[in-house]
Amino acid sequence: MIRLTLIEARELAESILLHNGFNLAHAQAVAATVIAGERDGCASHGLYRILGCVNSLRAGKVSADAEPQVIDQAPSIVRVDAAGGFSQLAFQAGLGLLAEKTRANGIAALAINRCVHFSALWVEIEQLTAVGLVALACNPSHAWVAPTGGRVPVFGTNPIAFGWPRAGQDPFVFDFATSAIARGDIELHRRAGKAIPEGWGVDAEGRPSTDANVVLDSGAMLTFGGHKGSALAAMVELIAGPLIGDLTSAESLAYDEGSKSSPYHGELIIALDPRRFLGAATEEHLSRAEVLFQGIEGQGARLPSQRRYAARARSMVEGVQIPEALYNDLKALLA
Ligand SMILES: NC(=O)C1=CN([C@@H]2O[C@H](COP(=O)(O)OP(=O)(O)OC[C@H]3O[C@@H](n4cnc5c(N)ncnc54)[C@H](OP(=O)(O)O)[C@@H]3O)[C@@H](O)[C@H]2O)C=CC1
Ligand SMILES: O=C(O)C1=NCCCC1
Repeated sequence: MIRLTLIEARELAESILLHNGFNLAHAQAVAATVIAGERDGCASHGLYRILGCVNSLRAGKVSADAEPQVIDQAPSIVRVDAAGGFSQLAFQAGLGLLAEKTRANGIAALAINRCVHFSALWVEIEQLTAVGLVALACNPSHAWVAPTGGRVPVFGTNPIAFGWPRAGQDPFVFDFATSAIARGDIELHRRAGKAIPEGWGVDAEGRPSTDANVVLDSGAMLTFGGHKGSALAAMVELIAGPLIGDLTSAESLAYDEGSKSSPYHGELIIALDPRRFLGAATEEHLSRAEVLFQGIEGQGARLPSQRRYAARARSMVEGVQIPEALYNDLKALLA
């Protein structure tokens, strides 16, 4: 393993992106995202993703210098046209107006269109909880996941993330794929030459497989929770696809033309302002939420994101460690 300080890791990511042609704004925004992933112990959406970013640019599937356009679509809807660039700058461009509309109306949505997306959603969710808003985000990806009862991929790994702000504490955040596991995790198993657990995928005939190559290249991934994950995956396709005038995972995969680039599609983010719902009773009701959290933690269970926050605290002191093979692959992109 190679140990890097967070600054070294960020400089490495940024320099690779700049060297390969991304402009400074995109390079900085993308580097910040992958370093956040690596820092929080989310290797599947950490430095490893830089390989895919460069591949996407070389394949002509992402813009190196797109300038997102913010559109004030409706009283409660902000639209940002990412113009074929990575999602980070588009999110940043729309965040202020989304927060403003949420405070004015109690609820508002940000629809990001035509973005190339590869990141963990908590990176965005935490920016909304940081300003006191409840938030929900989701997006399609590429059609890699079979519906329950079938074996032909139609869904993306379609993550859903939710955040709830907590006074003086880290927010309550969960963020997971509607597939049994993120595809990035299976890709990391493949890189490490490891078998995957049963339940993550099937071969082309629909038989369970623990071979990452089979599941990634010819079989299909599975949804989490059977028909429940399948329905949620379909919901994500609908509300972050056709509803916002953007691609489904199947359409995004077709657009990819076999280049194995990061998916190109839309993203939907919904924000709610507790103060608008509750007025003078806000603090009273938010403290009732704390009782719920105590009920979970009080019996020894943990809240989602607690592992991540602990990893963050550790990485701030110790830096991060990445496999030597990944480090070498990243360095090769500077040649
Ligand atoms: N951009 C895209 O298109 C896609 C992005 N992704 C990203 O991949 C990431 C990983 O997804 P996935 O593989 O499904 O994640 P996991 O199955 O690892 O679970 C993620 C969530 O569950 C929480 N969790 C895990 N174990 C427990 C536990 N024992 N008790 C309480 N909470 C727990 C995690 O918190 P903790 O982190 O603290 O463990 C986290 O919030 C996500 O960040 C997602 O956004 C996934 C698919 C597509
Ligand atoms: O891990 C995943 O699943 C994905 N991550 C980034 C974009 C494609 C899907």
